[in-house]
Amino acid sequence: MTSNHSISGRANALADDTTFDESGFVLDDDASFDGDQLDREERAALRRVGGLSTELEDVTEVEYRQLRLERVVLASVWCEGTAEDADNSMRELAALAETAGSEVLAGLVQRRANPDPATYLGKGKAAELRDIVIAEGADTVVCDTELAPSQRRALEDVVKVKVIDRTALILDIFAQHAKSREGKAQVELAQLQYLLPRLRGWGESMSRQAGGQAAGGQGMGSRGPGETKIELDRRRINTRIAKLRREIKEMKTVRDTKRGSRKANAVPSVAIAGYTNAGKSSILNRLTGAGVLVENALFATLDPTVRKAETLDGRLYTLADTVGFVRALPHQLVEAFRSTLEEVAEADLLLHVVDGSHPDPEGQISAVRAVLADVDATDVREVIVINKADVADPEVIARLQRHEKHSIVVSARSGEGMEELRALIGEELPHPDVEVEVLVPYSRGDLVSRLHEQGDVLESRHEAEGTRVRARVHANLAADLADLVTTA
Ligand SMILES: Nc1nc2c(ncn2[C@@H]2O[C@H](COP(=O)(O)OP(=O)(O)OP(=O)(O)O)[C@@H](O)[C@H]2O)c(=O)[nH]1
Ligand SMILES: [Mg+2]
Repeated sequence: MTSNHSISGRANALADDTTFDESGFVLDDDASFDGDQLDREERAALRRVGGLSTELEDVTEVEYRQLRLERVVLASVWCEGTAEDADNSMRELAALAETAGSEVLAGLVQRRANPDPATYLGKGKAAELRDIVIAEGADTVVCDTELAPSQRRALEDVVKVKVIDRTALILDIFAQHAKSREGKAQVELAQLQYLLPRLRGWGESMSRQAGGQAAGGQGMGSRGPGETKIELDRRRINTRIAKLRREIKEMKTVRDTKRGSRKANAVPSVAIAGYTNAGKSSILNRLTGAGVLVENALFATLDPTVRKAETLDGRLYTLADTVGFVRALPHQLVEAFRSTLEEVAEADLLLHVVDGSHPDPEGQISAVRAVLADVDATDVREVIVINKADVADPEVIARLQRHEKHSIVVSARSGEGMEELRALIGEELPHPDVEVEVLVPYSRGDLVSRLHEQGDVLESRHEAEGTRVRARVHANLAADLADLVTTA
């Protein structure tokens, strides 16, 4: 049984509306409440690169990162789940495509038990897709899956324009957004890992043509003068992969050292994680006043940002923003970003942000938990932060609260619930547990500050010789104060 429905007309999938209809959406531009809009323009400038790659090209032949999409038609095979799931998935793909800088012209969904092993869509549907591509004047087809190299090529032969898959699309967004040296290295590693098996597919057909074992890439005889271009490429890529791995490892060591010193000072850490576009950076900005890029785009944040913040009672903690998660995050990316994601595992508290106004918030929560499990970050104390309460359906919020007992409802936009969130963070973070009473001479104002930042000050009094403070502190600070202790 084959049924389908197509989505046509301009879709602005990143708008707040929750239906994917034909009228086209208006982008919500009113995002200026969520802190300073850093480098938004700069990034917008990246969005559309005109005149590039309108002709059919083999992605293995071009510098991968130059891949820029323009006028795209989406294609998806819907195998399981409800029509709503299929719609959500299509809407997400459209949002991803728009984030990558392309214009989504139409979408085609085919209901089918399994994707066609040869061309992903069935033969007839693929031909129909070709007609849509011509009618819309599209230059790229994006498939909602990770295609086998042969599928991609076969489908390209039918539709006669470039075909890319969801994985390549996400990799492209990451490549556009990576800023730090570490982020760039991680993305490049993921891209090369994606590329490698795709080179092989091509290499195999080449060697069959050559008809000789020498070109097949196996055995000693295949190296040296008889080496094909593909093998050279593969070897170059492997060398590069090894180098990137080493670099990423070194950068992780630097980060570990920094984190180590925060740990030694017993500065508690909070990690913010969640589905992409859930509002993680907006919440970080609300909590710290830091100007972290907030954008109605997927994967706005790629580089981990660690900020200082204070609990209501003045204790210092660190707050880390993380890269957004997405359903079926390409495994190459999970691998490459493992070292960054592991920071979540080290945190004292995880704020798991979910967009309460999303059509499938439960799906977002489980997608995020799947990635967290993948990087062994499931032991951290987790609070579900249901965000966007200003626009979410109250019934959906109530439903989420019923299922997620340890949750809190906020709106980074209106500020609703943010005081409660601050209070909750204060409660959830480990409390210092050594009670001390010290007399700090006036010359040691630094110690008084440390007491306030790191400890729970219970009482503080100015006396002739100095400030008398009674406080609960962690063991390290207690040791530093040992000489000043009057009563324990
Ligand atoms: N209506 C509403 N919109 C919000 C709220 N919080 C964030 N947004 C919007 O949601 C979009 C995404 O916000 P970000 O803070 O960039 O989300 P993020 O989770 O950091 O996204 P990535 O870094 O891309 O994974 C922006 O357009 C925000 O203005 C909220 O409470 N209500
Ligand atoms: Mg962000």
